[in-house]
Amino acid sequence: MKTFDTLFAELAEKARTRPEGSGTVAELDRGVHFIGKKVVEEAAEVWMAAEHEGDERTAEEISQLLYHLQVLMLARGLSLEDVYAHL
Ligand SMILES: N=c1c2ncn([C@@H]3O[C@H](COP(=O)(O)OP(=O)(O)OP(=O)(O)O)[C@@H](O)[C@H]3O)c2ncn1[C@@H]1O[C@H](COP(=O)(O)O)[C@@H](O)[C@H]1O
Repeated sequence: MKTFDTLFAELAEKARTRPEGSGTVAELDRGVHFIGKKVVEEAAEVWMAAEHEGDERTAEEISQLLYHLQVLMLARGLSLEDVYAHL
């Protein structure tokens, strides 16, 4: 099963090797401003799902928020350790 750490390693590898057709590479190319807006959009979807929808939908939206947070970390050059230091 994929975890936060294994997904981050996968995305970091995509950022490094830039494979054709990667949505992550496309987002990184659009930059921090675009990715930041995706984070806010996904956070709002998490809120709406948690308040009005079921557990499955809420979990799915949370996974999308985590993904976009990781893309933002990569866009800013932040590592997992940089973030974990604040937990
Ligand atoms: N986990 C994710 C992931 N979560 C979310 N997303 C992207 O974020 C979008 C969700 O944002 P939107 O809300 O705009 O999409 P939507 O179609 O409206 O979806 P809903 O919110 O309505 O469900 C998806 O369409 C994907 O483009 C993801 N894109 C990729 N991954 C994983 O990241 C890895 C690398 O992916 P690539 O870079 O594309 O190879 C792979 O393991 C992927 O499974």
